[in-house]
Amino acid sequence: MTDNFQFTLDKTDAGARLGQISMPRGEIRTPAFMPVGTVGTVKAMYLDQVHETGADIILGNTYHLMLRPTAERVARLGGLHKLIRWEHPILTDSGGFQVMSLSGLRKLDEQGVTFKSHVDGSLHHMSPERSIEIQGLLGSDIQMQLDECVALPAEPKEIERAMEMSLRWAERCRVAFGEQPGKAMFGIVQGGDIPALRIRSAEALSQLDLKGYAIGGLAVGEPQDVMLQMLETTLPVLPTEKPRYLMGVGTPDDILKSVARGIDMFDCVMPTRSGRHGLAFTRRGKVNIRNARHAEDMRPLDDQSNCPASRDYSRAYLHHLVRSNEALGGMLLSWNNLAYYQELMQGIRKAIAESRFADFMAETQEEWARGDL
Ligand SMILES: CCOC(=O)Nc1nc2cc3nc(NC)[nH]c3cc2c(=O)[nH]1
Repeated sequence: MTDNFQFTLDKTDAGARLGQISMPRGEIRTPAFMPVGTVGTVKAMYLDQVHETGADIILGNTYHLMLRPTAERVARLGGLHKLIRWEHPILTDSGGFQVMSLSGLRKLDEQGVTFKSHVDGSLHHMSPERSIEIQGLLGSDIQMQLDECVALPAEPKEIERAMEMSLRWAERCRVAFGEQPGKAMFGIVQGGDIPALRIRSAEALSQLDLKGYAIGGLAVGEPQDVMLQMLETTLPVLPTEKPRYLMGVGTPDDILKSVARGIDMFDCVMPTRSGRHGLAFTRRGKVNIRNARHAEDMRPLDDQSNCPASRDYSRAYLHHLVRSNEALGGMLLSWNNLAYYQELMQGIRKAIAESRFADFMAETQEEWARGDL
């Protein structure tokens, strides 16, 4: 435990990195997967279950929480950690990305983003300064700058404009954040699928000497190979002694390939959202439990797992629950999926520690391909 934010890089194995982030609320083992707790809950899960799967940190979403119950109310209630009963680190995003996708985006200019609430249609303005203020009111441990994320494909001029705006907003967020020893504010690299813009963004953000760097503007519709090329372009330009966070990523395959290129932190709704829709992630690949072939299969999803949802429940029962649209179906599959993602992260960390990450990656991908026996 330290009274400030401390990232330690313990080991590298080819491009993969093993480390940890020490914060007052706890340690974050990296490479780390951060379950998404949008409105102060990881959907369909109890947070002590989420912690038991191996999660050291979860995501909260500024955009959603500022609309309901509002940041001021969360502050009056003692902050997000106390309200949701999660005393470990929380990373809050600035909500920039959600604003683009969820609300009827009204206007974006130098001052910030003006948008209509998808909750009640009310009008809101979020400036870089207000975004940091909100994250402070929530009590967030790792705060994200306000940025502008452009969906791909996009015009180079558009990508450049958004990247440069995000840089100016990074400076304003840094000023607004000030010095908060036990907390961190991360910058967000933009630049779309244009290497020169990615490099310019990463170099400018590195000059700001921030505590960590997110790679934004990816997993927004581009093919995996473009995403990976942008990592290969961007990561060498970022300081090696600071954590790198790839936003919104991804599938287990995305995670392996991104770890191999030097990413330390991930977040994605994939395990929870697909769990609610009947899709199970396992060491042998994906299993669509809605499929009729599971109707009388009494095997569990994975008898080697230490997660009860994976080890103790039959596919037949999971199939019945999902087909019946019963809440327990989404609960058990979300639990299984988060447990599998954390088991994958644990396997990645162990492989890097033992200098056999390349073999681990190949073996894991083979096992997925072998399919569900
Ligand atoms: C987590 C930080 O969020 C932000 O404040 N801005 C931001 N969020 C993103 C979330 C994303 N999710 C995906 N794919 C599912 N891609 C994303 C990009 C961003 C981003 O550029 N910027």
